[in-house]
Amino acid sequence: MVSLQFITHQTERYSYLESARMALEGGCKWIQLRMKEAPLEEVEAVALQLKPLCKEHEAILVLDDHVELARKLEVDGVHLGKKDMPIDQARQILGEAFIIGGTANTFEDVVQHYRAGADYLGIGPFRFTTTKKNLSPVLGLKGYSSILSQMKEANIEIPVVAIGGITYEDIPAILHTGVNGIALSGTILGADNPVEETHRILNHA
Ligand SMILES: Cc1ncc(COP(=O)(O)OP(=O)(O)O)c(N)n1
Ligand SMILES: Cc1ncsc1CCOP(=O)(O)O
Ligand SMILES: [Mg+2]
Repeated sequence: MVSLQFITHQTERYSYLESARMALEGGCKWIQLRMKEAPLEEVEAVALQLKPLCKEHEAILVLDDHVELARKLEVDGVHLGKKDMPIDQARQILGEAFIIGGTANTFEDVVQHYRAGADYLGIGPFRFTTTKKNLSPVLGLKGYSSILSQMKEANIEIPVVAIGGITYEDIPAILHTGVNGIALSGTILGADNPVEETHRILNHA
């Protein structure tokens, strides 16, 4: 089964919570609650509803950006980018029991997050996507191959998920570069049936 992290997004059709619920119903075991620009109280309200849902589906729940809220709500972890709290500082607050993911766009980012004690890396973007503003340069397959071979040479072992504009058709080639999993949002939420699309992606041959 493909290792899949679903990233929530609000669309004209679905709320953040509905988006996560559909991914869970499709079998996804790893949800990132990402509510860009939403006030903290709103993130907290959705997280409080999502936490028991994830538990019911035996899925991991990580929050995008919000370290203190992750600690307060005792979710499973956080995902942090370059403009967020540094990973070593988040580790001091959260301790070892929480999962901390970091965003990397270059091998240098990988080294920095690895040394800071990240548990996994979201490397991207694979291609252009409208789900995130101010995107870093797209990596394409060559970008992943290059970063992963540099990681191998440097003996850096840490799980990697690819992210950014990924669709069902991209999955075999992306996994072939050596990444461990994928993080998706738009391709699931844009499908006619997001529950079935999640299931189809997870069971990709
Ligand atoms: C799995 C994963 N990878 C990368 C990101 C991007 O995080 P960040 O750079 O902090 O950007 P925002 O998501 O906060 O806009 C991610 N969220 N998840
Ligand atoms: C959060 C994030 N970080 C880099 S690309 C991206 C968005 C991923 O969503 P999509 O799968 O819709 O491109
Ligand atoms: Mg962030």
